[in-house]
Order: sequence, then C-alpha cells, then structure tokens
Amino acid sequence: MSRIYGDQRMPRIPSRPDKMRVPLWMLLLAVAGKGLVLGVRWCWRHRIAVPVAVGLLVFVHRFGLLGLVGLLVGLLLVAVVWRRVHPVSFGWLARWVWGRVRLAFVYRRRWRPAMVHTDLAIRVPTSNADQVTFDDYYPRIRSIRSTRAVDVLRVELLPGQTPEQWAEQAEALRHVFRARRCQVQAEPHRFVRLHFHHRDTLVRPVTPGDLDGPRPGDVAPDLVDDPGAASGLLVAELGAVPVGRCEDGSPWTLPVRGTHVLVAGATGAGKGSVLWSIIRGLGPAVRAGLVKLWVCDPKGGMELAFGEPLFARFATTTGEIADLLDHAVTVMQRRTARLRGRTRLHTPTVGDPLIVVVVDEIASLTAYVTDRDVKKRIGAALPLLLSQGRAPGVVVLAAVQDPRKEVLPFRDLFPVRVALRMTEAEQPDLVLGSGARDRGARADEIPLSLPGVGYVLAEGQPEPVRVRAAHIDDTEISRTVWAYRPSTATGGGWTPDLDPYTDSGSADGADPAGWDEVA
Ligand SMILES: Nc1ncnc2c1ncn2[C@@H]1O[C@H](COP(=O)(O)OP(=O)(O)OP(=O)(O)O)[C@@H](O)[C@H]1O
Repeated sequence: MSRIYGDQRMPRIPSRPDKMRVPLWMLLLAVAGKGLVLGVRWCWRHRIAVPVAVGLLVFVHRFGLLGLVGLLVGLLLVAVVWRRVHPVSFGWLARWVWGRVRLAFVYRRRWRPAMVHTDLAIRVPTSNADQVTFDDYYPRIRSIRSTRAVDVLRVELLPGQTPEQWAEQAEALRHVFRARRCQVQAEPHRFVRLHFHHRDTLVRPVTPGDLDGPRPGDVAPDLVDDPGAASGLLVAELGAVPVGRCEDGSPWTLPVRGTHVLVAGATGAGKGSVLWSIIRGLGPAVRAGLVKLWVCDPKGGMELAFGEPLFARFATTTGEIADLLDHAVTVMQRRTARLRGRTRLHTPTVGDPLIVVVVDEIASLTAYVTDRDVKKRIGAALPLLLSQGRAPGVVVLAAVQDPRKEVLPFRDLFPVRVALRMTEAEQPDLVLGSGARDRGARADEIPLSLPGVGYVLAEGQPEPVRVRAAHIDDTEISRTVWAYRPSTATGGGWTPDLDPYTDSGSADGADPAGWDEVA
C-alpha cells in the first residue's frame, strides 16, 4: 500500500461533508445512467455470447425447438465435413471455441477468489463519509488458447507485479484450477502466460522419426542431387538434431554444432535414450563424414559399446579416456590457431569434421577416478574443451547422475542442459539454473514410469520446456549402426567446398585419417 499512498499507510480519516439536497429526478437519472453504462460494458465483455444468445432466441421464436434441433444437426454435419476437408482451419476454430468455453466456465468463475487468496489481486483502502472500504484490482485475462491438454492464459500484470510473484503462486493456481501442472512464462513486458496442463501428452513412448525421409517443407539431404547442397543441409541440421517430442507435440531438437550438451538424471531416468537419440540424429552426418564421434564410456562400455562401428574413437578405461581427451584438446588448439581471425564458428567438412566427444557418466571422470595422474589430465582437458571447444568444432555431449558442483565442477560451462527425473527438489535448479523449478521444471516430480521425460533449457531460452526423448531400443541401435556407420576409408572421397578457410591440404595440419589412427 505504501507504494500507492507514498508513506501514508492508511487513507485519511473519514470525515462527513455537509449534507446536500439532491432532487429525486436527478438521482433516478444518475442510477439509470450508471445502469446503462454497466449494461453496455457487460455486453461488450460478452460480445460473442450475447449476439449468439440473442440469435438463438430469435431462431427458436421463429422456427420452434424442432428447428433448433435441425440447426444443431446441420452444424454438426458441417463440422464433420470441415474437419475432413481442412483439418488445420478446423483445429484452429475448435481450439478457439474450446478456449472460450473454458474461459467462461472455469477461469472467469474462479478467477477473482483465486487472485485474492494468492495475493495477486491488489487491495487499495479508500474512504467514504462513513467508513474505510477497499478497492480491489484484479489482473485481467487478455486472451486464452486451449487444446485438450493445455490452457494458455495471457494475463496482464498489475502495476508493481513481477513474473516471479506469479511463479511463486504456480502451485496454488494449479490447485485452484485443478490442473496437473501450472507453468508461468514471462513475456518481455507487462504480460505473463499461465500454462495449465490437464493431460500428460508424453505418457506414451516416442518412436524415433525417419532421418532419411523428406522433412516437412523440404527434402532429405540424400535426395538432393547437388552434393554441396546436400552437405550444406546436413551441416544446417547439426543446429537442430532430432531427439524426441516436446510437450506441445512439436519435435524436440537440440543443437550440437557450436554448443555443449549436458544430460542429468537419476539412475534409470533415461539418460541413455537421450544420448542415443542424439547419436542417432547425427547418423546422416556421421555417414557423410561431416561428424566424428569420439566416445568415452567409463562404465566399461556397458551403455555405448553397441555403437562402436559408428564411432571414430571409443575409449572405456580412464587411461584411454585421458588420451582421447588430450587429443581432442590438441585438435581444438590446432584448429583455433588455424581459424583465428578467419571465422567465429568452424564449418564441418569431410576433411575437417565436427568432433563430438560423447561422455557417459562424466562424474566418473571428475570425481571418482583414483589414479592421480589420470585425474589431473582429465581435470585439465575437460574444462579446456568446454570453455574453448565450441567455436573450433570440438563439442562435448555428456551425461551425469549427480549434478552437484563437487561432482561436476564445470557444469555451468554446458550451454544446453537437460534435467531428466531427479531425486531431490534442489536438483532441477542445480542443472537448469536457479529459479528453474519455480518456472515449471519440476524434474523431481517426474514419475519412475516415465523414463526419457525431462526439462530442457537452452542458452538464451528463458523457460524450461518439458520433453521426452525417443525410445531407442537395441534393435533401433543396430539399425542405426548398420545404416549410418561411416565408410572405412575415412578422409577419402569428396570434400564439399563449405569452408572457404579450409587449407587446401589437411585440416589440422595432419592427415584427417590420423584421428582414427590414434584409436
Ligand atoms: N525415452 C524412453 N522411452 C521409454 N522408455 C525408456 C526411454 N528411455 C529409457 N527407457 C527405459 O528406461 C530404462 C532405463 O533407461 P536408461 O538405461 O537409458 O537410463 P539411464 O538414466 O541411462 O540409467 P543409468 O544411469 O542406470 O545407466 C530402460 O529400460 C529403457 O528401456
């Protein structure tokens, strides 16, 4: 209140002004005027419902109840035909109508009490001649978009409110509107979007999509005649590698080129499926020679050994892993020296591919290694790769069970992070950044029955998105390996002219096939 009234906490003490005689006609006129204004305002607020109701009344008056039944049957038939002929426009209209219905019967009815009890309404004390009263100001719902699974309300903030205040009340709002989950998304100014989720769209496992078929709106790289264009398409796709599905039904993709990705989750949360989905998504680029997978499986190869033919390098002991990481640092430093002042982001080519260092259970390398020399080498190489590897095209894709800083000291160096099921309520914030859980990333509430479900937060993206990775079973892994393993003659064949800065000789001053020789 002090904000509105300055330092004056209560309104002025009520004082009774002198009585004034008002003629009765003037009073009646004032009451009628106020009634008219309120009536017009009400009609304006219900500007769709009022004409529809009036239209229906006129219709019934003219054609009777039987006519009304005929009209409804006719509308139903039109809807069925419309849905078959043009499902997109029908879907849009259906969502709009469903949104108006939800607004009228759910949100408008419970909105005011919900706002008062969550302290999101503002109460200003006012005084009249006899008593102190209060004026209530309610945040206004400006629009609504509804599907069968989620209602999204766009709400205008009251002066002085912040999206954080709304995020704190998300759990209370979820209960008021009987939703399964409520997520608050801030707009840059004045508005928040409240997502009330009613159904879980990620209950069913996601089947991996076809990587070689035509994409919506374009064609598969394999179907492009010009090899340069095909390669360009594959390189472009490294910015959005298909991993699974988002809660809103859209494809879940992750960038791999120019970033590092961390996947965190308790045991059995489905980290393997995220790693395998990304590896599989990189398959076409691996087959084309534009990506090399350097894979470290400190669990002795339990998780990733199936894919060995797909990998340029595969290390399972801590000694081998330390060698692999040292070599990745060397390649990174050579490339950095070569590309310095020429480009800010390496463009993969067959002679100079993107190197993706995949590490399953990265904590085994940072916290649990007993050999001091190996631990020191790994402890030096990993932060170097994470801090300098993005631009020269040596990127890290890692999985971890325990996201604490003592276990993974450089987790903040991963720009893209995925939080699968976690065991403690603080962990989503450790992985996705502070406040992520309040903004809806309740990874600790993901049930055991939903492996592969999690929340993702990419660099520059303010809100966590709920996602599910595709389920890659052993058969699909074998198919992927068989379909996308690179040809044995690495470094041979045609090199697309994508990188104008690539030297005419070998990429890093060494034989490109040399990377494989080290393995
Ligand atoms: N996206 C998914 N959809 C459906 N089932 C999945 C998915 N991901 C994993 N699973 C199932 O969940 C179980 C555990 O998965 P996974 O081994 O990938 O978990 P993890 O996090 O890697 O576990 P750990 O840390 O113990 O290796 C497996 O039986 C797997 O079949």
